[in-house]
Amino acid sequence: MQGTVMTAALVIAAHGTRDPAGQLVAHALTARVAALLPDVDVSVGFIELSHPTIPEALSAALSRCPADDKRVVVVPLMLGTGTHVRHDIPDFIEEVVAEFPDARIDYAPHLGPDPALFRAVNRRIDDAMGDWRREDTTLVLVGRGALVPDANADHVRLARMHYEQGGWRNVTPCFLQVTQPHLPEGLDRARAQGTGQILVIGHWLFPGRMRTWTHEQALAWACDHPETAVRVGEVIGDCDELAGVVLQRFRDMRPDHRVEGSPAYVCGLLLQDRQVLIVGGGNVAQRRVPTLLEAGAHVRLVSPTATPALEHLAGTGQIEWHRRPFEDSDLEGVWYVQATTDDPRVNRRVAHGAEARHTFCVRADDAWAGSAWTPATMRTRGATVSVLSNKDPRRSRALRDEIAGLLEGA
Ligand SMILES: C[C@@]1(CC(=O)O)c2cc3[nH]c(cc4nc(cc5[nH]c(cc(n2)[C@H]1CCC(=O)O)[C@@](C)(CC(=O)O)[C@@H]5CCC(=O)O)C(CC(=O)O)=C4CCC(=O)O)c(CCC(=O)O)c3CC(=O)O
Ligand SMILES: NC(=O)C1=CN([C@@H]2O[C@H](COP(=O)(O)OP(=O)(O)OC[C@H]3O[C@@H](n4cnc5c(N)ncnc54)[C@H](O)[C@@H]3O)[C@@H](O)[C@H]2O)C=CC1
Repeated sequence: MQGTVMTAALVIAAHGTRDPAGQLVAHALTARVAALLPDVDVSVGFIELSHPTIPEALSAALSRCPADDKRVVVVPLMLGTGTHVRHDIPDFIEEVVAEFPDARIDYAPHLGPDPALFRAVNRRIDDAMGDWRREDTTLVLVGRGALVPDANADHVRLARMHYEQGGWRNVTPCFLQVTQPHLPEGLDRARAQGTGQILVIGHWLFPGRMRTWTHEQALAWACDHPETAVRVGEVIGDCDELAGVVLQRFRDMRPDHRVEGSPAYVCGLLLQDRQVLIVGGGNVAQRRVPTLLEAGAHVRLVSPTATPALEHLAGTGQIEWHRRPFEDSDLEGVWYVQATTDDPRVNRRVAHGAEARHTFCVRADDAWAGSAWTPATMRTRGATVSVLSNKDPRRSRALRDEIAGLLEGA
């Protein structure tokens, strides 16, 4: 594909494993995705334990792009939103941005939860069930366990979705590491619920240590509890469903639309009493907050510093100010976000977290990397006039002023 890449390249960011079977499956999955995207340069990089590393894969992909059009979309091959998704991969991206300052690297949301992955796990479950009936069986769903509470809560929610939709006698979530209950305790709980049949399924993408530990711990427990029948399911692995979700995450970043762009769709957000997040308390935020307050929004500002005008709004209780750097959890419960820091790395993280939550986000420093734009606005004669041009704010402002003049003269 050298020199002929017409669109953004795709780098799949996988975990990596010492297990050769796991590495083979990651490469097989990459090949399956590549077959679905014949015109795209598709490659894989690993966070740890395998090569190439993510920075190596990104640098190689960018080197293959045309000199004047270096674009890559990174899709994290991660089921949950632990520290790999929130910190490690963004850090790797920043490393490479420093090396290729003219490149554009978009970072797609993680994989799960996605109905296609839910179907894939259900197929693995059916394979392991054999002649068992779900109404006689308790499903023990094993996750890794993360330092990020949201990620663990997502696993418990997933278990509940299996219960609601799966026809199981019961479903028990548990974890291998970091948080409770661990797998043996999950199995104890399943037994205490009076079932003689337990199906253990690890929520893993590939063979590796997690899969091995799940099998070992489940079988050890089964040996100690011969009165209970235990079966253990397989990993999601290289399959069409997983490749389809990776493809979807890539396409959702609309990598081909980023150059020309399509017009923004204009709508009026009714923000009365809804939470709006502003990250960065500088001049841009200061210009935008008053309009949001006029619309009745609850404005939460997260920023180590703020302009005197914003500080005044916080001091008088008109906005809520958290005087610290941005954290991913600031996005919880938010309808609309403005990333207005002077640090592109922070703005990228804000936009990535918002994208994963399907929350519209303005990126003040990089029009196409966000999902919304701020128009030039005025209110006159009981109406709001807003002007958006194709990423040309000075033209929008000039047109707005021209329209204002016409309306005032009318
Ligand atoms: C895409 C968008 C996304 C968004 O932020 O919402 C965006 C993006 C960017 N603006 C940049 C620069 C400036 N923008 C302004 C002013 C305004 N910017 C506004 C909207 C938008 N700006 C959205 C597009 C809307 C559209 O196209 O119609 C207005 C209309 C609304 C408002 O802000 O309220 C407001 C005028 C309203 C008024 O005056 O009333 C000024 C002038 C100034 O600050 O005085 C400068 C300095 C210019 C200079 O001097 O060169 C940069 C480069 C940053 C960098 O260099 O890093 C980017 C990033 C990029 O283009 O990728
Ligand atoms: N879209 C637009 O209309 C315009 C966009 N810009 C772009 O927007 C960026 C911001 O512009 P200004 O407001 O003038 O910058 P500024 O320098 O006045 O303010 C930046 C703010 O971000 C905060 N910040 C830094 N790191 C943070 C973190 N980790 N978490 C939370 N907050 C953090 C700072 O404390 C500061 O309050 C510029 O770097 C420029 O790229 C600039 C002018 C207009």
